[in-house]
Amino acid sequence: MTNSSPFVLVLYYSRHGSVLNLAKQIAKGIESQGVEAKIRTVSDDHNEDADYPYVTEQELVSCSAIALGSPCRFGTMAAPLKAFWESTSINWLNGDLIDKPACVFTSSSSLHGGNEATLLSMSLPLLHHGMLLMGVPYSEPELHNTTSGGTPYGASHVSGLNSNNELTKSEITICKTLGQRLAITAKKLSQ
Ligand SMILES: Cc1cc2nc3c(=O)[nH]c(=O)nc-3n(C[C@H](O)[C@H](O)[C@H](O)COP(=O)(O)O)c2cc1C
Repeated sequence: MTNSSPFVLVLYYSRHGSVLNLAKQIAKGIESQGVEAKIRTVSDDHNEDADYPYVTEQELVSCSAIALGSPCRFGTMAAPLKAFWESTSINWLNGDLIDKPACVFTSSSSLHGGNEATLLSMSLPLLHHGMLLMGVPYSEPELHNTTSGGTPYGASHVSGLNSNNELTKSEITICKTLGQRLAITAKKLSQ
């Protein structure tokens, strides 16, 4: 881990904007702790005009921590993000991500449509890379209160059939708590 200009990478893929909305809230949580959040995405056939730049290998290697976000696609992460991780063999061989903290977030159209399964499966490549997976502790009251997204495995949103539900207060709070926790941990580990 580098000590120069520490930053947290918020790496997302989003087709209709819900995961991007979560990424922005997580970034707010990170930046509330005085740590820079770099929001980045990955390429696919549909997002040449993406809201944020594509992640570079240099950013992957030099970040202090990663928050990884994907839509739920049949209970697992979207193919462009999976393809991205399959392009990181050299970083796995080099151990570039070992001991960096990480967390995951997702959006699904339905409440029980596989968001927890997506979060857990998104964790797998991060664990293979030797990262330190972080969730949301139940000291966050919104985990008890939420009637939409938000899980101990990571932040989430229920977007509805037409992907037009706004983030709820609970979902936003859980995003910020997760971002804060990631930034605080990254800072402690870089001391
Ligand atoms: C191919 C495909 C598979 C999907 N699979 C699921 C699913 O298993 N469960 C679910 O609740 N929603 C599923 N969805 C809906 C998306 O997860 C949902 O619309 C999500 O909020 C999209 O995020 P985005 O707005 O960031 O693109 C699927 C969407 C697509 C296109």
